[in-house]
Amino acid sequence: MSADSCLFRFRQASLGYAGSPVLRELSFELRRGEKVALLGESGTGKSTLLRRLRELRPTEVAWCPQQPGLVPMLSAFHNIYMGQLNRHPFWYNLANLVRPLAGPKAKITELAVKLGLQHQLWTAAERLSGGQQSRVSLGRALYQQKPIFIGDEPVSALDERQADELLRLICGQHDTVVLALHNVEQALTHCTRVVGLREGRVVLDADSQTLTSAQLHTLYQRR
Ligand SMILES: Nc1ncnc2c1ncn2[C@@H]1O[C@H](COP(=O)(O)OP(=O)(O)OP(=O)(O)O)[C@@H](O)[C@H]1O
Repeated sequence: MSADSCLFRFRQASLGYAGSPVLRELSFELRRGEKVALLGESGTGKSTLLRRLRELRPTEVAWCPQQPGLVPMLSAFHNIYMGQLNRHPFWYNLANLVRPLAGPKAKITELAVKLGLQHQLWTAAERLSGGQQSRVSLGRALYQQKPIFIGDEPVSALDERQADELLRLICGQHDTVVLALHNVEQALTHCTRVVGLREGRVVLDADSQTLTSAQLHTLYQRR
C-alpha cells in the first residue's frame, strides 16, 4: 500500500469539544478504497470522529448528517439539488429554483428512482415522512458526487430492505466510505472493515471477514 493511499491518520489524538475530550488516545488510519463501519453505543463518539474526518477533507467528502437538515418548504427535488449548489453560479441556482432545468431534472429524477422517491419528488420536505426525509438527505449527499462518503446513521430510519439497497448504492458509488451504524449485520454485509468504539476509545478494529455478529454485539453489552 503506497503512502499516499492513507487519507486520514491519527496518532494518540484527542478529539472533543471546547477542551472536553470525547475520543482519547485515538490511533486510527484510513486508506483510500476502504469501506469502514463505526459501531458503538450512543454517545461513544462516532459522530465526533465523523465530523473531524469531514473537516479534514471538506472538498472530497459527501456528507450525510444524522439529522436530515432539509429546507422544509422546498421540494425533495430542490433539497437534493442543494448537494451541488456550490458548483454553479447564483443565476443558475436561481433559475433552477424557479423552473427546474433539464440537466439537474434528469439526473435527480434518476437518483429519486433509486431512492424510491419518484412519487415524492415535487412534494415539500415538510410533508414527507421521517424515512422519506432521510432518503432525501441521503439523495443530497449522493448528488454531491464526491469520492469519499461519510454518513452518520444514513439508513437508520429505513426498513431493512431499503437500508440494504441504499447501502449498496452508497458503497457502489464511492471509492471510500465511512458509516456510523447501529446494525451489526449491515456493517458486516456492506463494509470491509469494522471499528468498534466504547467510552471514547477504539476497542476493536478488524477486517469484516474475520468478525462475527456475536463479537460485534458485545460492543453494546452493559459492563
Ligand atoms: N457540539 C457538541 N458540544 C459538546 N459536546 C458534544 C457535542 N456533540 C456531542 N457532544 C458530546 O460528545 C459525546 C459523544 O457524542 P457523539 O455524538 O459523538 O456520539 P455518537 O456515538 O455519535 O452517539 P449516537 O449514536 O447517539 O449518535 C457525547 O457525550 C455528547 O454529549
